[in-house]
Amino acid sequence: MAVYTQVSDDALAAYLDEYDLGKALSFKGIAEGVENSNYYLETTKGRYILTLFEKRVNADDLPYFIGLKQHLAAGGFPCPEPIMARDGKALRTLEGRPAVIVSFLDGLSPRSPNPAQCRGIGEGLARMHVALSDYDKTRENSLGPAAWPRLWKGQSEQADALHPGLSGLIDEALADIAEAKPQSLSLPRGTIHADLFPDNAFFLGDDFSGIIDFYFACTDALAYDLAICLNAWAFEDGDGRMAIDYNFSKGAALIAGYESVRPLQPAEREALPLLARGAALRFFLTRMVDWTTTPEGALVKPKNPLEYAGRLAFHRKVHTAEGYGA
Ligand SMILES: Nc1ncnc2c1ncn2[C@@H]1O[C@H](COP(=O)(O)OP(=O)(O)O)[C@@H](O)[C@H]1O
Ligand SMILES: N[C@@H](CCOP(=O)(O)O)C(=O)O
Repeated sequence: MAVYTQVSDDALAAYLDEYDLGKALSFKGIAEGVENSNYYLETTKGRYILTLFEKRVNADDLPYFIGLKQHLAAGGFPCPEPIMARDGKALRTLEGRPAVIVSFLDGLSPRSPNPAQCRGIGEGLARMHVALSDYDKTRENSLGPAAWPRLWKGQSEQADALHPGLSGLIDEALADIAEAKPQSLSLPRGTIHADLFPDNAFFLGDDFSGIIDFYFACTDALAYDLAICLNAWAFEDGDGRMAIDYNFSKGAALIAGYESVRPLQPAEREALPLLARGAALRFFLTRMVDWTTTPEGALVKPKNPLEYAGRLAFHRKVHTAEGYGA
């Protein structure tokens, strides 16, 4: 349940007084999500999402995230559009937290995406990259390779307890990536979503209808975003185990969808296996940290890291983009 901060009726009424959104008709906490408190808000003017930013989002980054959504929405890309209050500001304070109201997006997040939806997200991702090519704000990827050794520190024992021998796989993968230095490859860079998992994408049937949750967005290699999507969309659900079931049709559809809008350059194709390893490692590590630090009985259940260790093991055997169906 991702409602960490409660909003009183009086605080909501005072907050809405700053906007031209009419009167509240409905206001409900949203169970999905991990990072922030989200509320569904319906007013006499329409449907919205009210987000209160919690501790893991750095308040200094909020203008970057809000500007990014404004840029996308102004270009007609389907994403939540920040709503400005009467003073022209979208970012305000509610119950002592930074808060924003954004437009409501229609659609459902697929639990187990099919190849048509994988193609749709590939196209959507490339459209997003193109739409953000002239977004002029930048943000460093705070969860890039430089952060991984710090995330891994002190986790070996717990990793081996989850799966015997796991720490060896992670040590080797970290060493390989440090040697390959993905950051120094000259790949096209731009604004990436960096967390485009199925729960952050909406579809109406098989038709892509939009992207949400830009709070990991940053400036990085565009192909790294595609590598993240391959990890998140093209493997069968591991059910918390280290199972490795790469679905070639889904991966091929995702890449084909991406390339129908923005063809990959030869250097990006060549780097895809390395980027896919990095992406698997990044999500394994953050899940591992959450797994070992989240107290029992906490509001949000941590996600199992093992699935991403399985994906990492798969990527270590893939050496060409063709191996993913490209
Ligand atoms: N603009 C939106 N339109 C419709 N639903 C939304 C919107 N933003 C968020 N949601 C709903 O809120 C849930 C949590 O949002 P999300 O941004 O993923 O939270 P968190 O950043 O805390 O992980 C989503 O799964 C979705 O159900
Ligand atoms: N996608 C990440 C966790 C971040 O959660 P989100 O709800 O903010 O997308 C993972 O699966 O590890």
